[in-house]
Amino acid sequence: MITPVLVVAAAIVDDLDDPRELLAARRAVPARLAGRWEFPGGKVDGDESPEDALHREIREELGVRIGLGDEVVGPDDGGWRLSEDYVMRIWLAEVVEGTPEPLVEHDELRWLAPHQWHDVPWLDADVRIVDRLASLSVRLS
Ligand SMILES: Nc1nc2c([nH]c(=O)n2[C@H]2C[C@H](O)[C@@H](COP(=O)(O)OP(=O)(O)OP(=O)(O)O)O2)c(=O)[nH]1
Repeated sequence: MITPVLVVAAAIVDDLDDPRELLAARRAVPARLAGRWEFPGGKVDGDESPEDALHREIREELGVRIGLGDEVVGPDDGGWRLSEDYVMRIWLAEVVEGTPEPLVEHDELRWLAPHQWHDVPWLDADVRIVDRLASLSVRLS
């Protein structure tokens, strides 16, 4: 079996202590993913730790610095299987410096208000992660 490539992503909320709004990013590329919404992030390079890769990806994609909260542990050996080729690890996060902008592979960002976290067409594999986040946020609030 081929080992899936590790993708890391951030579930950026307005406030880690009281998460209400969730940042979603709309993909502009590639064409088969364009128009669908996702968590900002990307692939881990060979020599990086997952956390370093996540800080790099968020700086490149959104132009901000983030602070990480807890990892949102998934059902697939702790991660979230996206497809045959990819598995994703995702952390809660908040912006600590800058204002997020869609700089590279996104064409729109949206802060989703409470109860609207499902209101954009997420990439298929992300829907169950949004479900998990919504249930966590209900428990936290
Ligand atoms: N970043 C990210 N990728 C996701 C999510 N959900 C999901 O299925 N994917 C898929 C889309 C891609 O096929 C794959 C790899 O992510 P990516 O294209 O963002 O990785 P990257 O930025 O390093 O890409 P590149 O520089 O090599 O073009 O993971 C998600 O929420 N965030």
